[in-house]
Amino acid sequence: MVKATNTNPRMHAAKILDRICFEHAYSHLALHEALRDRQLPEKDARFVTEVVYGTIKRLNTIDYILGSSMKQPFKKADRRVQTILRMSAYQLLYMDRVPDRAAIHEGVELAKKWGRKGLKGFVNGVLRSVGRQGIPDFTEIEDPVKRIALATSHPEWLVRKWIQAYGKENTLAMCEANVKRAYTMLRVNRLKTCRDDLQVDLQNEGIETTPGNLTSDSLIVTGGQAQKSSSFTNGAFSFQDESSMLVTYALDVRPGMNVLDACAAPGGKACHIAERLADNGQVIANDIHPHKQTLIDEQAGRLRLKSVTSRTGDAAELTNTYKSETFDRVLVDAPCSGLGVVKAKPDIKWHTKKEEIEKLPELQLRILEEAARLLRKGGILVYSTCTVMPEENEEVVAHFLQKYGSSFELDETLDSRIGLRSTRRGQRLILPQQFNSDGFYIAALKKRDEQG
Ligand SMILES: C[S@@+](CC[C@H](N)C(=O)[O-])C[C@H]1O[C@@H](n2cnc3c(N)ncnc32)[C@H](O)[C@@H]1O
Repeated sequence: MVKATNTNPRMHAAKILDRICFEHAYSHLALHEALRDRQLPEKDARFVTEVVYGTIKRLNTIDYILGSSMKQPFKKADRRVQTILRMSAYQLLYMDRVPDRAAIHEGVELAKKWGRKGLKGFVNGVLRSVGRQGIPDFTEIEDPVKRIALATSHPEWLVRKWIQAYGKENTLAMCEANVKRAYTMLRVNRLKTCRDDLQVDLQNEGIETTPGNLTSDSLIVTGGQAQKSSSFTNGAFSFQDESSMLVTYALDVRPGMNVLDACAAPGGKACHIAERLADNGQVIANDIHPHKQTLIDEQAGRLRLKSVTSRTGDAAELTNTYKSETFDRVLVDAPCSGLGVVKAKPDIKWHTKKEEIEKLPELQLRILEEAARLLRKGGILVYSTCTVMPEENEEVVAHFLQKYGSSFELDETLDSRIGLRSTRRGQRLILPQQFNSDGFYIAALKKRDEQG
């Protein structure tokens, strides 16, 4: 239901942030729901989005500065007051176009209306101190884990792991990229239009775009709301990050093929595969969650794709349904920690627990093993994730090959298909600082024709 509203955008931002920080709501979903349910003018919607994402992106740094501006520990403060202080501090420290006076005044007003009236003096005092202090010079901190974690707002355990995997310089660059703006990217539906024509059509609807960095099918949105365009309704494009588009090229699909997408919802890659098949062939789009089947159907319906068949099922049990060696191509776009998409979904870095990541490789390997049985000899199996954790990527593939190296090999021709040099044989890791895209991992495995 659409509720007309005249409420202050900062009040909306505060309520959304409160849900993300204290109820573990996903940032993109909480924002999407709140903006959908209220008819905010576009300018206000942009402001709310920036304050919410910006505050979550910079949470560590903001909490540190707030803590050093208060006598008691920051996290002992009243829940709503914490939220008001965090978002007001974000405006003071990172939003040049908001004058300090306005950020402090609005914070105090919010404390009166939504926080605790009696604490307005406290909010005023803390915010004034934050304004005076500014962002400290973190380069003084000797320990690189603490320094990077505080300067770029990431949890220390994650920075430590990334330093172990990629070294200090890459980790710093990755963390800095994660707090930058995430761009919205589009994938042209080649069955309907070409990139140049789509760009013109979008421009005619007030949407500015620029060609993507990684594929000839992608556009980066630089202005306007592409979601509301008639090109979107008509199926001329889909929203998809460029790194995800590479997965379909890695699969090397051809018209007439029978393809399995084992973990398919919401259907972005399944629909891209169908487009590359020229809608001639079959894509079985499987996902474990029944409610997500609708998402796949909706996407395929909007794109007018007939070759996508959605189904609900556990990818680790697909051999109960399909005979072995049924498919020409198999994609395992595995459930993962999502730590490559921190730029677009910043809450992931705060909500993900180290212990949760430790459980994922076992599930990923189980799905990969089962899906592999369904691939015909000579076919290609692609394993991909939107994470940059080696234990979910290269290590899963290494375990797989330890067990099945006699029937599978890494496919060296991956480079030419995705137009990028592999980081290891048949594998490509994309870090978020490299192309402005999500962090992503793709491995291409070929099933040997003859058992070696
Ligand atoms: C990375 S997402 C897939 C994104 C999708 N390929 C796309 O491009 O739109 C991983 C998906 O795996 C699904 N999933 C998790 N465990 C699964 C399982 N055991 N079997 C099948 N799907 C599973 C999740 O519901 C989630 O939708």
